[in-house]
Amino acid sequence: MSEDTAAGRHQTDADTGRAGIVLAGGRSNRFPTVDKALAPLDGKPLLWHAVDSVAPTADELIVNCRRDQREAFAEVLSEFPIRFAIDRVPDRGPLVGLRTALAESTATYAAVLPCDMPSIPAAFLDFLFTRAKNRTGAVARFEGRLQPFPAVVHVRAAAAACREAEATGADRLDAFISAVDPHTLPERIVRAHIDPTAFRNINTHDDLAAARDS
Ligand SMILES: Nc1nc2c(ncn2[C@@H]2O[C@H](COP(=O)(O)OP(=O)(O)OP(=O)(O)O)[C@@H](O)[C@H]2O)c(=O)[nH]1
Ligand SMILES: [Mg+2]
Repeated sequence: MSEDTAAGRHQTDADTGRAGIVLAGGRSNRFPTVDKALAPLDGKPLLWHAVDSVAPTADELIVNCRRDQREAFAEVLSEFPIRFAIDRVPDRGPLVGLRTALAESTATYAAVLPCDMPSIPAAFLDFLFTRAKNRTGAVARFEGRLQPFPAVVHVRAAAAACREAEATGADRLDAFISAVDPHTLPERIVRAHIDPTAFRNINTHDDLAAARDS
């Protein structure tokens, strides 16, 4: 199910075969009283930062969320040519949200990031796209483990991996990554290309305060 919105200054004209998918359909339970996607950092909502990271390197921008979030998100993202992939049934988890977004994509590869990673440089996503070429995807190893986000995935391979992972009872994001079987960037390469704070993930008000202070 897709809903188009107006495009703005980030209208792209090249067909890169690349999509940017931002997952934002969560309930922010660890971030009480507001939707963390709309919480401001440096004057812009976290969701805006995530979309801004991927906009320079993709020509199709998809935000996955619940129907009740759409209006507020469209407002803060009005400068981007966003397509919304709305959850048919809310609260089924990020993997179901991802599958909904992938189904909307006409690209070959997609960069996937959550709304709460505001500090990923566009150049790093570009690097992941480059490494994913001719493979099913590329992810980074950081702090000793494979990071599910940001990931660049082959859209069709990832849709199949979502279905496979949804059928498992284990941690479904980890099951998804192993089903995609992406290229893994070794930690030393990741650290050479990106500041460690870029991987920060805002789950709580304290996390946001720390990001504001740095
Ligand atoms: N579509 C969809 N996206 C989700 C769902 N749960 C989490 N997400 C998204 O997945 C990403 C990672 O999830 P979390 O960091 O746990 O975010 P969250 O679930 O909103 O926050 P908590 O309630 O504190 O766990 C975020 O971008 C969320 O918006 C869901 O049920 N549906
Ligand atoms: Mg959650």
